[in-house]
Amino acid sequence: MCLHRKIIDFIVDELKTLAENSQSKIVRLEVSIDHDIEPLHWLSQQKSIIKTYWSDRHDRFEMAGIGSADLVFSREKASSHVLFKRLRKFLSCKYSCVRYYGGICFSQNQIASYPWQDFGNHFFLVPKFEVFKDQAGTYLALNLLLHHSDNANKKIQQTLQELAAINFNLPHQQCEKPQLSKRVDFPNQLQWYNNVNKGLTYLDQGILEKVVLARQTEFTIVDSCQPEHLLSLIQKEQNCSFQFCFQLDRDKAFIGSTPERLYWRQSSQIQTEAIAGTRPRGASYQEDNNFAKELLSSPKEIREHKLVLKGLQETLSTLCHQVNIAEDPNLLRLNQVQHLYSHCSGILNPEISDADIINQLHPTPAVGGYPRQKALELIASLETFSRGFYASPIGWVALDSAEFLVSIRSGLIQRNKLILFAGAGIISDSQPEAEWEELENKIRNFLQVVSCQASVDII
Ligand SMILES: C=C(O[C@H]1C=CC=C(C(=O)O)[C@@H]1O)C(=O)O
Ligand SMILES: [Mg+2]
Repeated sequence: MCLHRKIIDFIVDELKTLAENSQSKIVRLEVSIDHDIEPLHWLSQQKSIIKTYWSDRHDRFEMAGIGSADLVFSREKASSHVLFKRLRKFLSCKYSCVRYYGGICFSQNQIASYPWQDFGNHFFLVPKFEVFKDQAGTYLALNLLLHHSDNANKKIQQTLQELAAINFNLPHQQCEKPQLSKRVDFPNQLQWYNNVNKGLTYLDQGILEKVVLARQTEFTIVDSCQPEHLLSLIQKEQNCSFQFCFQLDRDKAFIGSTPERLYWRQSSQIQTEAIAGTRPRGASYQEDNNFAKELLSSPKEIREHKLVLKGLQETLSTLCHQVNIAEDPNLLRLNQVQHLYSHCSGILNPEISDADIINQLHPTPAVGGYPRQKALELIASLETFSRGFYASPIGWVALDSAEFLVSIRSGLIQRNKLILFAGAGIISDSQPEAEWEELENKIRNFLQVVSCQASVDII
């Protein structure tokens, strides 16, 4: 049966069942398509203003979406319970593959300011069309929010028009590196030293055990840079990471390639992890192993990591009745850096919802600090830029499952600017110069795939 016929029959049938029980819901039609389509490449060839991309760390699935069947967006601070209730309002067992993708900004108490205004306080959407790839194959999926009052003919016409606008003609991908010039850091290197030293006085006084300070680095893009193109260059070099892209209007996209999962939940099972403690990758096998040995035995890095585990353990013990935490950290080797990694899992208490989990888990001491509230106060007083959606919970929500990652190793493309974010855990034996170097290593996943003439401005 041709795709048009399938869509017509599908809409007519679904509207008939809706009329019977008169509830609104999101319905989904999936059709198998050519296996060779690369979802990110397909996305780069679409004219749609709204674009969404998600690639799972373990290659379980990849999704490139255009448009929105339902968009939940607000500039106002919202209660997480209200938000998650709204996100599940139109989801149903019959279409359990429907997912909302989106995120909640780092700080609930800050009004979104430059450069984040267009992302609001939170945004979630179900893409209208998806190219979806999993172990079973590659599909084109259509998601529709149907109300019993919808006119079938109008819905069909609109959907077929949107389908006709999808471009399946995929030319060979260009592989030039985007070019960057002029670099400005907030804070610059000297201000960073001051911030770290200020943090160290709080640590010395025992007000804090750890604070994660961050930096925003703004580059000017020479010519232009397509978000999907930059992300695909990063993806080719990256292992063990989730890739995401959210574009809500034509000239702004938030992209990233992060190793860190905030949590994954299926019914009452939850998995989370601590990733903290960092060394670069070595140029040779020998140097790389020396860095790894150093990382695994450094008291400073182990303590930086253990404080994240301590925070997770405290939170999980209030959410779960059974908690498993890995004894000793493992090594997580990414392309540019290596980290200490510990896996945690648990069984959630009855009635614990995603809203409770996010409220209590975010921000972990891997991006906030310990104790949390004191660390957040210091961050707010020292950082002169808005974290926006950097280091925030970004993820997907389905009927009985959800997954959120921590959006580190990320950047915002806004017209001719590429704005990168990086942070580093500061504890009592941190050295400001070494922590600056760590920030440099963390943005290298972007910098290794662009050509960049800009030097660091110290003053
Ligand atoms: C805050 C970031 O990294 C966190 C995650 C892993 C290692 C970290 C560290 O060693 O400092 C940070 O806690 C970032 O990349 O922006
Ligand atoms: Mg560190």
